[in-house]
Amino acid sequence: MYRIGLSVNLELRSGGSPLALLFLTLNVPFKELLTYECCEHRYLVADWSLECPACALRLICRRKMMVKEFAVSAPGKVILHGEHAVVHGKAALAVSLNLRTFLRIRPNKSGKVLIHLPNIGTRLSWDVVQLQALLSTLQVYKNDEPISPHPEEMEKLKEFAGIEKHSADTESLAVLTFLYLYLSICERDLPSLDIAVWSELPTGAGLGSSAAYSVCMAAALLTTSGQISCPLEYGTDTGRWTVDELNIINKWAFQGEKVIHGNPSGVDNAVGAWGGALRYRAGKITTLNRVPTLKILLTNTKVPRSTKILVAGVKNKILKFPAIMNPVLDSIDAIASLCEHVLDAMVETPSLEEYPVLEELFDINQHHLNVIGVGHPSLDRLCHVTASHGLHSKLTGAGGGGCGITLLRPDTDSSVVEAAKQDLKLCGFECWETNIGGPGVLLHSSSSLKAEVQQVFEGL
Ligand SMILES: Nc1ncnc2c1ncn2[C@@H]1O[C@H](COP(=O)(O)OP(=O)(O)O)[C@@H](O)[C@H]1O
Ligand SMILES: C[C@@](O)(CCOP(=O)(O)O)CC(=O)O
Ligand SMILES: [Mg+2]
Repeated sequence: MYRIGLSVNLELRSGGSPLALLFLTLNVPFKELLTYECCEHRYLVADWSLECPACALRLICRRKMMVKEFAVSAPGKVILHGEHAVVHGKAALAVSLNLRTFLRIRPNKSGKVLIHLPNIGTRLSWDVVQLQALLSTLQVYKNDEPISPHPEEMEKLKEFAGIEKHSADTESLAVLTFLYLYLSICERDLPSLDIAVWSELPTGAGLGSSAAYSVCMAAALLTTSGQISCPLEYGTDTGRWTVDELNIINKWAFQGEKVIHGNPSGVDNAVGAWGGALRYRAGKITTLNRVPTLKILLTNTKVPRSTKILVAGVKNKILKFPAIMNPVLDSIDAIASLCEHVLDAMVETPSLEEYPVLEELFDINQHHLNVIGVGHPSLDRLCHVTASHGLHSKLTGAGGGGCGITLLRPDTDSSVVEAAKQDLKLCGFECWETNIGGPGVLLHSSSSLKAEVQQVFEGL
């Protein structure tokens, strides 16, 4: 018999056969294997839901719901190469940014769910009873695997939230993502919650703010509903989940990205969950441990655009001109692979000799991105201004405005960078030098959040 530090309640879903069940009060630290006895069948499982192959007994083991306040954060990202092509199975190289989205979650006994989204000026609340009634009309139940948002279910959510059928505006997408993840993750045990989200990232600018939002929402709801642990040892400021739990967070965040992007590749939420630098291809995540410290100038053209619309536009272009577009996607794939090879070689023997290759890859890919229809005059302007200072740039993310990245060589004189930044600001752009490679999603005690973030949350 086992005893877990926290009591658990087992919900039984039987396959209909008579059950000789041993009630388990488990007492092992969550991370150890759990042994269940069901009928005469004994087997070891490491996860929290299982099916007895003999009697189809389903044991869903849930931790007690978290009742304390906590916070989570997730990084934005920069795609070095592969945006849009990655949606069609090609490789993308992406690195996390040191700009993060923060979420504070406060379970309460008000019988209401409250979301505060100050970056987009949204503050909404619903009665849990209303949401419970909505849940009964949805097929959001999952067989232990996150399920994709079904168009009919999304229409019901839109109707419930008073959102126009084809609306893709900022608030609509954020609210729908929250409602979908809240109902799908918390299921029958809908908690009263107060959730606040605030980001250092510009939203809708190509830096993966949607993914950081989805990763934070998934991590917070999974933790508070007891489906993953709360790895915050007493007295510590931050915690990180296990690999298995990060996979669950990433899978649910991907569902959130589907609400916002329509047809996401999954690269953005992967970077948000795992952090660092990675290659993403057709759902396969490969962590890149050997990436030199690249200096990047980030420029926001401040031209608003929607990833969902841009991604759909590329898909239509591929359908319209497959013989023209597919070779372009293959070329972008080759650029990402060559860039990864060059970066790996640079770690082996650091030298400036490889930079001209990296700069040329930026230029070639930027031209390809214009060909597939995601360029914008503001991005052309950005590339022209930096080129006049001998620097090479490309758009990052969905394009159509938003952000571009400029590669800064280690030997680039700071006066050149300052002159380029001045000229970019004269275009009305906002630019800043950034560090890449920050950690993925983190759990924080609310009191340990940096003062700027605490101030925002306290003011809500
Ligand atoms: N901090 C935030 N607060 C509320 N909604 C957010 C936040 N960050 C992102 N979002 C949601 O994500 C959308 C932007 O996603 P997207 O168009 O993919 O751009 P990005 O390049 O930033 O990922 C916003 O319109 C909004 O719905
Ligand atoms: C265009 C795309 O490749 C990246 C989108 O990035 P962002 O949402 O603009 O930050 C879409 C995707 O990979 O899901
Ligand atoms: Mg996005």
